[in-house]
Amino acid sequence: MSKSFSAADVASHNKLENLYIIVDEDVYDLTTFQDEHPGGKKILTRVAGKDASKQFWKYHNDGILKKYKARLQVGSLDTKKSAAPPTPPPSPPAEPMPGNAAKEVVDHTHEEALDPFGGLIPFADPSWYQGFHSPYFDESHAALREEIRAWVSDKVEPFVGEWDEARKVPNEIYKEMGTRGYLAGLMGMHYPTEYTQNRIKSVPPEKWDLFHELLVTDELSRAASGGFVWNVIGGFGIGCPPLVKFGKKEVIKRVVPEILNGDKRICLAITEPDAGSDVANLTCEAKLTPDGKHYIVNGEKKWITNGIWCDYFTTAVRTGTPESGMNGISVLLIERSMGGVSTRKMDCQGVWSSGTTYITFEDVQVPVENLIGKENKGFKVIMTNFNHERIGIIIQCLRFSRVCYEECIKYSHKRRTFGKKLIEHPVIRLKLAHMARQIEASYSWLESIIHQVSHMPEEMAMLRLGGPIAGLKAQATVTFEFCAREASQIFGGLSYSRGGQGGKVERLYRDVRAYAIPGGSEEIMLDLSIRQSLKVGQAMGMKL
Ligand code: HEM
Repeated sequence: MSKSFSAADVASHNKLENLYIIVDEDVYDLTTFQDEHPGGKKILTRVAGKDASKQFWKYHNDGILKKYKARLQVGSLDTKKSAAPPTPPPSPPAEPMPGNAAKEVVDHTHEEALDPFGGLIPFADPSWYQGFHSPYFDESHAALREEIRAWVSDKVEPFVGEWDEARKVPNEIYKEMGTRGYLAGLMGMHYPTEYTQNRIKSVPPEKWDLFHELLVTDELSRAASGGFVWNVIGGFGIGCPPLVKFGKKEVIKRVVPEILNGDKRICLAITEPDAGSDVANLTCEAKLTPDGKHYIVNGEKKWITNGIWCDYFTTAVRTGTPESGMNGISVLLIERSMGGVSTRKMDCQGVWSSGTTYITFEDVQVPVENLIGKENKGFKVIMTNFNHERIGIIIQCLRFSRVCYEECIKYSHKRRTFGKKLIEHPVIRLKLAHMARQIEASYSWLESIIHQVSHMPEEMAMLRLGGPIAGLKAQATVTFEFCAREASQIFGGLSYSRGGQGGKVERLYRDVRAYAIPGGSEEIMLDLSIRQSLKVGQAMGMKL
């Protein structure tokens, strides 16, 4: 790999049976690869022995090099300087603003903005990545951002397309989510050192906050695959918190360490063939045995993320009469090893690698110790969980929207139509501007909500923030749908076929509905945002 070549050396490898090319001063041996090259063999022979950087970047994005480098790179040109990472410009200290506003700024922001980070494309990352001041993020967040970005760029992003097609993410990746300590950091609470020895490299547990949690989900979502994100956090992030918050201590101690380690998997099973957002109407029943020691569970669950791979199911069941509505619902931890649990993979429009599942429970005998919360009081457990779930969905949608936007910015700087680069066409800039304004406004609302959640007791957050979070969930899914659509228009045919330069946009477009429907559909979210907020307003003495 570290071999040094002169341009003349490379030029001598210009035959079918000995074919080298140069891309960005690195030398690649394509002799055996040419037959499998999706763009064809002929096109490679035309650049054999030559610098093909320009042609390469015309047809591919940088994920391709990350994926094939280890296999195809044989060295670099002798003229190549060792690549030192570009030094970002130092950020100036905060200048106090004139007038009254100055006090506000100094009181609520850090003295200095954090160093710029990432590609520095305006709006492609949150503003604090570009050296803007923020009251929410400090050096510990910057360190975490760097840690996850490096992992996702090297080990995840280049492969998500394959995983999507295979409808599966390798087990090692999930295991790493555990050993890197990320799973333990995703429960909407303090870092649970009592249940795991795993630690996140860049942030000590005592510093962990909800903005760190936001960053884990946000940076994972840069891989541009809802299927991937749901595979690694979709079941866990909503299935585990209710158990840890409301389960019996002995059960938690027995099952949670293995889950946080990435050895066992857990999901949330609420939705049924006939009850989606209308949780109060679910019918999967749990009947207490005469000796009061077990529940016998019978019923079906549908669209359950990760179900096919799970050992544990945090399951909403009806313990009351069919008429009892939301007052007859309980939550049980059902274990696959108890028997009577069947899971079948469902074929869906999007999030292919997430393992969407149909579950059947047949006479499953569940010990009463596995009750999560109190009998017939499961509705509260479920409701408490919803805010956390919806915030996760919002973070993912906004990052996916940014990915669509970022891909468009990059592509429109290289693609030419009618004698101009796309970015030189006002109609394209208009599309980009409409994407950016929605992303930025939504993200600022998200930051403000997370700040509120961090400062409120959980029950108060459930009541006071339920409305705004529901509104922002709808805002985020509408923004995502808009950005995916506009990105697809900009990429044209490239986002209609799978893979290649428009691959991220095509995949994300397919994932849009998986965000707009579950976790509360857009319609239900918008209605709730007003109903719930008015209730809070009333309680606070709203004057009409
Ligand atoms: C390290 C060398 C190369 C590798 C690993 C590589 C790999 C690939 C892959 C995986 C694809 C499928 C689409 C995608 O995933 O982006 C592709 C498509 C393509 N490649 Fe390459 N390629 C290389 C060099 C080149 C060069 C030098 C040229 C041009 C001279 C070229 C021209 C094309 C074309 C025209 C397509 C089809 C694009 C489309 O469908 O729109 N490739 N290549």
